[in-house]
Amino acid sequence: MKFLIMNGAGNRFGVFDARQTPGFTLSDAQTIEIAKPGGKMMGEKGADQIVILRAPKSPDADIFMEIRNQKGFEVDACGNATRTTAWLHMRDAKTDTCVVETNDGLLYCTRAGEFEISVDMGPPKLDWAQIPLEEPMHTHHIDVKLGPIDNPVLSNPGAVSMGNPHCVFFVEDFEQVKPHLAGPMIEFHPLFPEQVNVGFARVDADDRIRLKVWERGVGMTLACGTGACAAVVAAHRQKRTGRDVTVEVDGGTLHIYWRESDDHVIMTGPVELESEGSV
Ligand SMILES: N[C@@H](CCC[C@H](N)C(=O)O)C(=O)O
Repeated sequence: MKFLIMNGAGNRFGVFDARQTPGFTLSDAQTIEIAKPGGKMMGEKGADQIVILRAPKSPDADIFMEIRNQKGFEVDACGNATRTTAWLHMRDAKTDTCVVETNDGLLYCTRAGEFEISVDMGPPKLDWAQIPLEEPMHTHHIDVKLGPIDNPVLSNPGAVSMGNPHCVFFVEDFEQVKPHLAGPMIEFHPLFPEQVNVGFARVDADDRIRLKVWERGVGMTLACGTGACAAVVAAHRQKRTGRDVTVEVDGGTLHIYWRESDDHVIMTGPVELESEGSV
């Protein structure tokens, strides 16, 4: 089977191309072993997610993408892996468009450059039950307290689902907040029954955000595509930015546009193929 290492703005993936091998599956334990930093397959950096490419179930899709976090469990969305998957299909099929199927539905992708892909991520889900949250509340500003730790610089985050749950804090200074310490406390906060990806966004201008994300089931990553979409949606809802925003992450730059006409979020960003071989 083909095995590739790819990344989207530094968000790193081990990719099994199982389109010709429909019986191929990975258990949580096998995924952890493959993805762990320092392991045999992914080397020192490890993989943030393991992606299994399959033949699509929908007649309208070109390819199905199964996504597993570094900690083993399966999830329904990954923005950066959608771009890498679409790029691979476009390269192999020699096209400039691709429909990627995930557990959450179909994602329409177009080529924006040689190593640049745009994905229509669809509309954000903003109802408390869709995120999901444990109890009814408005998701513009949610009330999440860090238990015994009272950190006044962490308040009024927005909650957004982009097919996966996100909680986005707006901060002025990453040093003060320490995302790697605050992230895990919020990931497992009882307000989020399915846990949550935690974004820390510094708004630098109406069209510019600097973002760090503690990913559910991983930890700090160099980029999170759905996290960037969620940050722009949350920022615009709190009147902090416009709808068309450049999001700088540790591994690169993503461009996010929350289109008013149909409520869809369009994400554009880079793709890198690090290696391609077989296992
Ligand atoms: N890296 C991703 C998100 C991957 C899944 C996430 N950790 C979750 O548990 O929902 C992205 O680029 O969106």
